[in-house]
Amino acid sequence: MWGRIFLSPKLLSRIHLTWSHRHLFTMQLKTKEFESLFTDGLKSLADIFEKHRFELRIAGGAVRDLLSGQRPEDVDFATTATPEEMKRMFQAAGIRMINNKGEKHGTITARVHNENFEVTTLRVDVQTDGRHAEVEFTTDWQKDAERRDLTINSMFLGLDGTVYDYFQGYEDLQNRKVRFVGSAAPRIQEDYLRILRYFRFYGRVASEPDQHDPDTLEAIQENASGLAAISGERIWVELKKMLVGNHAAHLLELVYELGLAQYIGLPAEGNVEEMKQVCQKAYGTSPKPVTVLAALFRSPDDVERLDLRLKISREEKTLGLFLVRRRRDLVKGQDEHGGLKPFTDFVIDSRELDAQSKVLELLKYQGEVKLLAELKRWSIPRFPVSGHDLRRLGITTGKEIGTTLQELRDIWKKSRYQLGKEELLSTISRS
Ligand SMILES: Nc1ccn([C@@H]2O[C@H](COP(=O)(O)OP(=O)(O)OP(=O)(O)O)[C@@H](O)[C@H]2O)c(=O)n1
Ligand SMILES: [Mg+2]
Repeated sequence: MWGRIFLSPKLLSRIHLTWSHRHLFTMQLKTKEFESLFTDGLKSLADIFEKHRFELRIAGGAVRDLLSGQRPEDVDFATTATPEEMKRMFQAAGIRMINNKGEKHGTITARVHNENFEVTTLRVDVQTDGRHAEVEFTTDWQKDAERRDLTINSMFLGLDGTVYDYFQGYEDLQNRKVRFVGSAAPRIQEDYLRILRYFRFYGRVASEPDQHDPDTLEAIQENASGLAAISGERIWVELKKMLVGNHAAHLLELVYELGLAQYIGLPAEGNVEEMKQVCQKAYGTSPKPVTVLAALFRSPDDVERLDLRLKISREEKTLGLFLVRRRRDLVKGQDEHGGLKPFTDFVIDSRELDAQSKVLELLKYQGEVKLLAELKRWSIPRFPVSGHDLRRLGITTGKEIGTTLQELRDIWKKSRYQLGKEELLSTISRS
């Protein structure tokens, strides 16, 4: 689960604020997470840009993470150098570049000291179709900040620790506010995936579930159908992140209220009430994204339709189908010790490798938190009798071996997998 962003007094004491410009707010950041980014690779990269007098700054998400006291998972860099200038610079320094498809959008990936660095030229999106952008390069940092989605994602961080903040991203981060840069509607129309990014970051930043700016929600609602043209893969990546974050049930309910569901593969008549209950019951158990979505589904067809739109993985699909089919009939046992038994029997009878992990998700779905802990500790016992043992006792036909093994398995399961080989075999001689 995403950690909540929290600016501790200790972190705050390491940030020094100055107003240096009418729009631009700068401050100094000096944290151990920031210092830890300075590998040999980054130092060499910085030297090259400095030598050629181009600016190089950390951009976007990584700045947000660092200002929240977190070490970013990936760090994107922005620069005033054009891709051509970067290529010349890197070639002259004998640095290998990784051929990726980013160059058209200004991104060059350099490999320095066994580390990859993605550096993107500052740009303005001149034309967008809601999915892709045609870009023009610039040396104006503010212009590049203007084309970004959210204020908290629009900051830059110089390698000397200076934070450049044009749109009060830092203030929003402190106040746990998720705002689009400028007005929401045009930002969304540039890339409709931003609707889901808004939800994902809301879950990450906001402390309360219902503190949305009404104008933002209105813009999302009005632009909902734009999501229809976004690829399933991109949607699935964002949706999954939202589902494992904070306020997931609230955000998913909002997805329905704002009319987004039909455009992202979710059932038009999703069972929102069940989903809210499941989220509540499963709180703290880290259910998988599909487990949360399964609560919305009314039939296996809903899983098929989700797969058709989002191209989920095979594992995700089988989990979804399993939950929808078994959530009401594979339930805990009634006798006092046997709560877990139907579930362990199911795992033992299943031929599938991931049966146990599917059942763990089912227990989360049902809110059986105690049984969940028990099943996590349980390891599959081995059935102690083989066909070979039966042949030694004179049972020879394949058919008879098959039925006897099945009978012995049932006896073994009834004994809660306690009976050993000899005890089981002795039950045959008596019968
Ligand atoms: N639809 C998008 C996607 C990205 N961005 C900008 O590009 C940056 C990097 O994008 P990405 O790596 O996809 O997201 P992050 O914000 O870095 O989040 P994460 O931590 O998940 O990588 C974002 O911070 C944001 O400034 C944007 O404006 N609009
Ligand atoms: Mg990122």
